[in-house]
Amino acid sequence: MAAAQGAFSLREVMAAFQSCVTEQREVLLGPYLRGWRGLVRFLNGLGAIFSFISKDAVTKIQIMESYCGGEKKEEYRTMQSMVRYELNGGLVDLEQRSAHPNSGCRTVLRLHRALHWLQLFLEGLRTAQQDASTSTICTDSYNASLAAYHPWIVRKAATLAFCTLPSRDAFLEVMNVGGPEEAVEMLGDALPHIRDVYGITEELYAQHRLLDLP
Ligand SMILES: CCCCCCCC/C=C\CCCCCCCC(=O)N[C@@H](COP(=O)(O)O)[C@H](O)/C=C/CCCCCCCCCCCCC
Repeated sequence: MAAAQGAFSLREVMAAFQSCVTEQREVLLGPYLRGWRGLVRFLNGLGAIFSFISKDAVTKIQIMESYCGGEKKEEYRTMQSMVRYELNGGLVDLEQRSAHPNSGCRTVLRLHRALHWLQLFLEGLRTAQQDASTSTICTDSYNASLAAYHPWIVRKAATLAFCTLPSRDAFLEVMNVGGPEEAVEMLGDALPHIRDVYGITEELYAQHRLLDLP
């Protein structure tokens, strides 16, 4: 059943990530960005303290949506075509941000790093004890992934915001897929798709030496 309008449903977000990967193992940008849109909707429901995070995510999603709906939209159908097009056209700043500060490659890289956080966080949530602290799971996942790319002030603000997260059970409830047990089962089904999208993107970026774009 579709979620009520505006409400978050983990099922819909995960379906978006699931439909990202083509038979040729390419990653479709349309569903990838839809997945991110859904996650941001969820984040907005967690309170104003998270708005600095959702604003940054929305800015990046919008940059990508404008490429995907723009005159070169065919080149932005998949991550693979985007990388090919931007690298062949010299449209990526490789050393420092200058002529192409918002290239698709650079913008997706930021979302890709955040997807690693999401993967670790959802794995943590799924496997933790019932009385585990969501805040601790979130902080640990952040420290093992995104934190390495953020300055001290962002790390501090993010860690403070994590302290306001509800208990694990309450968090699983707001995922809107039924009770905590169903949410855990759903996470078990969904995580392989997130891992797959993450793995394909990581390999693509590594192949083209794009993992450290400024
Ligand atoms: C399935 C249900 C449960 C999970 C729901 C999670 C919802 C999460 C939604 C969105 C995640 C936010 C994605 C943030 C992207 C951050 C990209 C980034 O690293 N940006 C920094 C670098 O950008 P440039 O300056 O190089 O352009 C930027 O400096 C960051 C600014 C904001 C702080 C980002 C903190 C990220 C923390 C991610 C954890 C989100 C916490 C969610 C709590 C459940």
